[in-house]
Amino acid sequence: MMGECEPPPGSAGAVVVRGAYKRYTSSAVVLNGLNMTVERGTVYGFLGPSGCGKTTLLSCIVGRNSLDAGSISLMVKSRSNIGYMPQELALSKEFRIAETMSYYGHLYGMDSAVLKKRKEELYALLDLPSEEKVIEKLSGGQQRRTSLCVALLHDPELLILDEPTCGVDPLLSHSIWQHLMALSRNYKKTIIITTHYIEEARQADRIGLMRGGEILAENSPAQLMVSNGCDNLEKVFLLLSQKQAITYDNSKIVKEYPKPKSKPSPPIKPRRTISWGHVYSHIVKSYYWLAANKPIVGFLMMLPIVQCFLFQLTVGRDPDELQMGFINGEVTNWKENCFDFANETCYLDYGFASCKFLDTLTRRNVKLVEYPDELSARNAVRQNAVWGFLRINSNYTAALRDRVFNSRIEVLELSEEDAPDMGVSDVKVWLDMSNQYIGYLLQRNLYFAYQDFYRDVHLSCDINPDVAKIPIKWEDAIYGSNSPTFSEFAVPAILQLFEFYLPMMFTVGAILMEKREGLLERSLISGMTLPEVLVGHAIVQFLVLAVQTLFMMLVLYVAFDNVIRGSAALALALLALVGLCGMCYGIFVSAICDSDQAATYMGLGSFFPLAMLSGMVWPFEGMHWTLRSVGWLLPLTMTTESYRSIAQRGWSLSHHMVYGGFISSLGWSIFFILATYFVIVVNKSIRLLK
Ligand SMILES: Nc1ncnc2c1ncn2[C@@H]1O[C@H](COP(=O)(O)OP(=O)(O)OP(=O)(O)O)[C@@H](O)[C@H]1O
Repeated sequence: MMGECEPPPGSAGAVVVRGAYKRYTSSAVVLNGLNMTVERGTVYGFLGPSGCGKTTLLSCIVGRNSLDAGSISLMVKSRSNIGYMPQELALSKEFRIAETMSYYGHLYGMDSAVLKKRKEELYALLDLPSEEKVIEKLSGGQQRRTSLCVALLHDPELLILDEPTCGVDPLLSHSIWQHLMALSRNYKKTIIITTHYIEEARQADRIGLMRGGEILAENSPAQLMVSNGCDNLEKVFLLLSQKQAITYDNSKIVKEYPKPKSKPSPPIKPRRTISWGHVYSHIVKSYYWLAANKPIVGFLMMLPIVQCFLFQLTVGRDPDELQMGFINGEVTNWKENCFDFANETCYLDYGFASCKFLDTLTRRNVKLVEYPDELSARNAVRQNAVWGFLRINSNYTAALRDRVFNSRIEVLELSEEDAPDMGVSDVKVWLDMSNQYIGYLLQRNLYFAYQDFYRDVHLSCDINPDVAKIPIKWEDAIYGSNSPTFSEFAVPAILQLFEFYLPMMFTVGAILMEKREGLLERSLISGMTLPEVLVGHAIVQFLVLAVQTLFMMLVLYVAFDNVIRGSAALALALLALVGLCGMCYGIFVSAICDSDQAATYMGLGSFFPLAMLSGMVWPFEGMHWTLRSVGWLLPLTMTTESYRSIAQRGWSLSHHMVYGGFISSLGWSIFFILATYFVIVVNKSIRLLK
């Protein structure tokens, strides 16, 4: 058996595999000391049952997987000299045939005239429909022929075709075989074909029969049949499989799995430099994808606009028209009986001061509803008709007069009967505090309305109104405005969230789609490197993000009156870094998740903890101290504070609060990239062919 694996004398091995071992787990050995020789300029039919390890071996040959022991030597020195057609389609289904050829043409660095000529030849050979057709709309056979066309496009030295004739019409299958044979005869191309149609492989120059991690036999079809006394290849395979089983049963020697000191070196040295042509081809591909998916592009652009509008219109605005009940013991039916004040009179001498107070309250955006007694007002609160109620005593104005004019200490020290009862001038309030924000807002409005009213009372009675004022003077705020809104606090946080999660979503979507459909593997085998894919993706991502950021800025800072007090360039630079960090997180998520579902769970699962622990929903200082001690480390905590410091305090990069955000974002980006590298190296998560 081994003798048949030696290269025939005088022949040059285009692919030579010796003593190849590979296993994924200690109990599942896939390649078990395999030897294979594919001569230059021949067609090699590679046959074996499903799951025997053909794909694993091919992945090691093209350098996307590594052997545990053994060696592989190749005649070709670069991946771009290999034409590879995987078992699955591994083409973007939403692309037209022309776009697919254009992408691979750019990837292979083909001149446009050469590409055009090559396309014409191959379209005719493979009987492809109009190149304007979208791949998704082609029949299964047409799709596979398009895939074969991609493998043949750049006229490579070595062709590796995984079931190229599967699902293809017999006539066409015959013509494909004829073409491949002609390629090997006339142009000395080396071709490895796996196929399930064993008899079809009769046309190959040599056949390798694989089973149990070994090549059972390797020879020309005719010699295999003669030497085994069979009239077809099916019988040869059956006979050799039976012989292998008997040999294993009789053999008492347990083969030890080799453990070499160092891993065998890959057959093709990985390229360390970045090819800008490859980066450009990735950008071209992304452009085609965006053009083919206009609704998704529209969604990506509209999402930040809609979200920012929704945020501005729904969050941070004070609730208005809040309903509040009241019982006025001084005067009932206030709408008709109040507001009888003549100008220049002291409110405490004529009319009812309570009316003036209620009037001031309505100007603070509180909608008043009158109730005859406490019980009915309380019932109204229970029925959620009002947010609370207040009660004014029957002789309120007189009591208030005493409070204003008779508050000297000697008056208060009078006997109980003679002393004015200050409590009568208290307005009593009962609130529904189940909604903290509305409860506090009503309290605030009541305080402010009362202050205004009390000052007016003093003014109307010729008393210096400053007496009625709380003697604290609020000077201009050092940073921010004197009456800040919640949205001023939340805008930096919202921007950070969008800038982080939009690229994350886009990146995860793009990479998982490539991974899932085998597109990434195909590009990598065609000569692209992961850094080139990432650089190309980063460029496209930044262009998309730049447009999204522009839209968000227009909504937040032009359509609504938020302000950036510091350097806008610095704020944008920080947002770009946050976008980079989101993209790196997306790359990490795509490396550890194989399905959209897992990635969605991870994205959603991280969104809420990140938003809460980063002090976006509530000030960081209000967090439990145990969480606060780690919360500042998270990717969006320092960047949010940094953005706030630039936008609202106008601080520059030299301030530690500002550069802290830049360092945090850069640090997290590096961390995500290193973690991705670790996952790829340890997990080998990006499989080669399927
Ligand atoms: N990345 C991986 N991790 C774990 N097991 C793997 C991995 N890749 C392949 N295997 C296992 O190794 C064995 C060989 O798989 P491989 O895909 O090489 O077979 P194959 O001969 O190409 O099959 P088919 O003809 O169906 O394509 C299978 O049992 C498969 O489950």
